[in-house]
Amino acid sequence: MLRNTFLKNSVISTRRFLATSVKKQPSIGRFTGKPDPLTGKYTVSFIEGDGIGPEISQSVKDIFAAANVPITWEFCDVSPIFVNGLTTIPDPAVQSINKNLVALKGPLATPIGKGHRSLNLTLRKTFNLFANVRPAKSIKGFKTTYENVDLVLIRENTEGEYSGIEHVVAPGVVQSIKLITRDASERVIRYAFEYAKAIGRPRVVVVHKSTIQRLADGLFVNVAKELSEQYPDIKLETELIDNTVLKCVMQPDAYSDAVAVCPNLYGDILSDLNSGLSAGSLGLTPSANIGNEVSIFEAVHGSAPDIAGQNKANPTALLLSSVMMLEHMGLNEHASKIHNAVLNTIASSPENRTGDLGGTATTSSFTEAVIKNL
Ligand SMILES: NC(=O)C1=CN([C@@H]2O[C@H](COP(=O)(O)OP(=O)(O)OC[C@H]3O[C@@H](n4cnc5c(N)ncnc54)[C@H](O)[C@@H]3O)[C@@H](O)[C@H]2O)C=CC1
Ligand SMILES: O=C(O)CCC(=O)C(=O)O
Ligand SMILES: [Mg+2]
Repeated sequence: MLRNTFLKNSVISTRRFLATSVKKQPSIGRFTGKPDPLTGKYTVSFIEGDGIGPEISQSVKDIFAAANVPITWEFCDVSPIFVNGLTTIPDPAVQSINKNLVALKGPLATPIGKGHRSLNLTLRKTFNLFANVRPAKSIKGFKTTYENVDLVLIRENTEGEYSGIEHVVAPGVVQSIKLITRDASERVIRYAFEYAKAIGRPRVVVVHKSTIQRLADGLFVNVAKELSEQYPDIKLETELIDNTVLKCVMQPDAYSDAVAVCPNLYGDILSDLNSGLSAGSLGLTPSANIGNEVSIFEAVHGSAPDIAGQNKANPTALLLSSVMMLEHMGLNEHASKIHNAVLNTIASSPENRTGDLGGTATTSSFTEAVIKNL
């Protein structure tokens, strides 16, 4: 009886999901790629990544093959190369992504202190991926601290604290510059308004600390106020980051009707917080790095060195990123099919959940279960 009710609820939630999964796309950053006229397939660049990257990438490849997604992968090596002391991406990878206009990316590890600059940042800068969309949504059938969390965070992705302008002023004194420009603020805030319009949310909340970063965050907030005049149907609110953190932890559903937008570092930190609150694991939350021409889809999480190579990683975040990618490409039926199969697998039983969700599944057994549910 209980099992029947559970199955019935799963079916209802699946239907609900099907009805909402085909999202309208914002007018900015639309995919303009075309399939090969001979094969009908799109070519997508694929960076498998470090640590758990190859394991979770294998899961995506297996599930896409089983779901007959009309995509040919073009694998890219992004091992860093140095030009005039600066970290850059190898040319074949840059050419592949520029040609295909879309890429899926596993996590890339950044050495601490010395070695190359973050390849994630380098990719975002190289392709001018100015908006990092990080939705965090409760998963039906898997209970976490809060239910019905549905947060959409858009993070400025090319400057702020991640500009990489740092120098030693004197021994023991280091300066690190947070760069905020009108242009970069305007394009990401405009994207947030357009995104809110596309998904039907009536509020844009700008998260900032302009009481302290008076000029930098002050500019970000002022640009938002100016732009809001062009979006009379969307209410602009501004909120100090420390207050946002409190509200996210106390009452995350307060943001279910909003799109939040913020400078780079705040977005990086808030998105991990949102993942923990909504999903209960970093293993579940996807993201999109959107540019005017090129977009790259990746999980919010990193290379998870503590579990790498052990068949323990949850591939869901990369799978849901690949679902966002399919929606971006207009392959909505394939997106829904994979999305539903992943959610139904997680909801079905603890044996079908990986360890981060308290289950006993391995990366590969979870993948097999998703394929059965396609
Ligand atoms: N966009 C990217 O490629 C990112 C790369 N990184 C890089 O990743 C490396 C490791 O960073 P950490 O701080 O350890 O963060 P992390 O996100 O890799 O791991 C944090 C915790 O979450 C767990 N976790 C993450 N993804 C998981 C998954 N799919 N399934 C199950 N558990 C998962 C890990 O086991 C670990 O306990 C660093 O070198 C960092 O630079 C970090 C964040 C994002
Ligand atoms: O590039 C990195 O090392 C970390 C990036 C990161 O934390 C993120 O994109 O969320
Ligand atoms: Mg991060």
